[in-house]
Amino acid sequence: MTKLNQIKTIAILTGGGDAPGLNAVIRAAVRTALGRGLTVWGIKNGFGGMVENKMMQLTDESVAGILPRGGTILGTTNRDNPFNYPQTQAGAVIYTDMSARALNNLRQAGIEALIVIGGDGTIKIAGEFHQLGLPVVAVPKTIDNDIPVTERTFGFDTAVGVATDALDRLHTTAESHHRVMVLEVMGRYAGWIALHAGMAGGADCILIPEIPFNTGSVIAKIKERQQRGRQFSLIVIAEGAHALGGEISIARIVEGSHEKVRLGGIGEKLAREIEELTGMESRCTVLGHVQRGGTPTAFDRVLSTRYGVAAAQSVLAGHFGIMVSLQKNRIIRVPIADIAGKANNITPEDELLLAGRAIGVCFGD
Ligand SMILES: Nc1ncnc2c1ncn2[C@@H]1O[C@H](COP(=O)(O)OP(=O)(O)O)[C@@H](O)[C@H]1O
Ligand SMILES: O=P(O)(O)OC[C@H]1O[C@](O)(COP(=O)(O)O)[C@@H](O)[C@@H]1O
Ligand SMILES: [Mg+2]
Repeated sequence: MTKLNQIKTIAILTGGGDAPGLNAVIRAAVRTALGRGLTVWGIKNGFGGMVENKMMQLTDESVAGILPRGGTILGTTNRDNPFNYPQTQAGAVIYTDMSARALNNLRQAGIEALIVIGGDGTIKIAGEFHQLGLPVVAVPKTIDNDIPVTERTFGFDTAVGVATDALDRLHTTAESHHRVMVLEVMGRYAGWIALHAGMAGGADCILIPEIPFNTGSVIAKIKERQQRGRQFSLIVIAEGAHALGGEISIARIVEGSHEKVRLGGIGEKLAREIEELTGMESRCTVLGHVQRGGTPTAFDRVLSTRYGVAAAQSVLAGHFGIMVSLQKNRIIRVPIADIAGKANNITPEDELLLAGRAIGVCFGD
């Protein structure tokens, strides 16, 4: 952790996929910093804006009314990495290291420190800038909750709420039509959204990337319910889940993104298999970006506000190279270096997973 005092001008940047609560973090960080006499800039559209010198000054007025608003007033991207930045030359895209230009843009604007709000990819880039001498504070964002060394990322609670609402709605139509309904949720390679929404919505099967599933176990669960007179079943499946010995389902490849793979398609595949193997009508719903859009829950507004205040206070205290983190319901500072190379996945001992097993939820194993 670097310690630097007497910073007067800072900037805030949002990177990666958007998550409900981004604006609440921005508002809290800006208000805290302005209250202590700092000048605050917003960098537009993630690290792309740092390279292209796209900035706006953030004042009390710019953050008025944004607490409940989804998205980010600064814009974001899950593509541009300044250390491997895409540029079109003679019709071809080439990748170059534009980090020096990005740092120079901040220097020219008198920006002495940067608050970066993002997921694992964005925070990794923030750590690299810190290594180059830029004082950085990171805030853990993502609906996926897959960032290590924090118990919660903001945005997750809202995504779980949206998925739970979808499950409640699928329940009534499943029951009326005697169908098997499959709900595919986001989360990349972690099953947090699926596990929490599945438990909140009373799913019969919850399939997560951490437990490769046996289709036979899922079918057995559906049939066992049928025998008990339940002529419908609800299955939540994470986009990153896969069958035992099977492949992960890829929806598309996004060039220009370090994390090129976009997951999706496993829900539909499973629904078709269920129909074939049980003879029951089956439908798949892919929730997609609905999970990321719109207003944050009260929990996410509060968590985001706590993170934003803590990030600005870390700048004011001169603590850099850190991420603000929720541990035992307190916001603490952890070195960005502690996150590198780690993932945050559901373990076999996870309390909620075990609770699911205790009440008879099928996890596909
Ligand atoms: N492992 C990685 N190493 C370096 N850059 C990465 C890595 N993963 C993602 N990135 C880059 O970080 C940025 C944001 O990543 P992404 O995973 O989409 O969002 P998030 O910040 O939410 O994790 C993109 O520019 C992406 O290319
Ligand atoms: O918006 P895109 O490019 O389709 O990406 C979808 C991915 O982004 C997410 O919604 C959020 O991921 P990040 O927080 O890492 O950006 C994932 O759940 C999903 O797999
Ligand atoms: Mg990521």
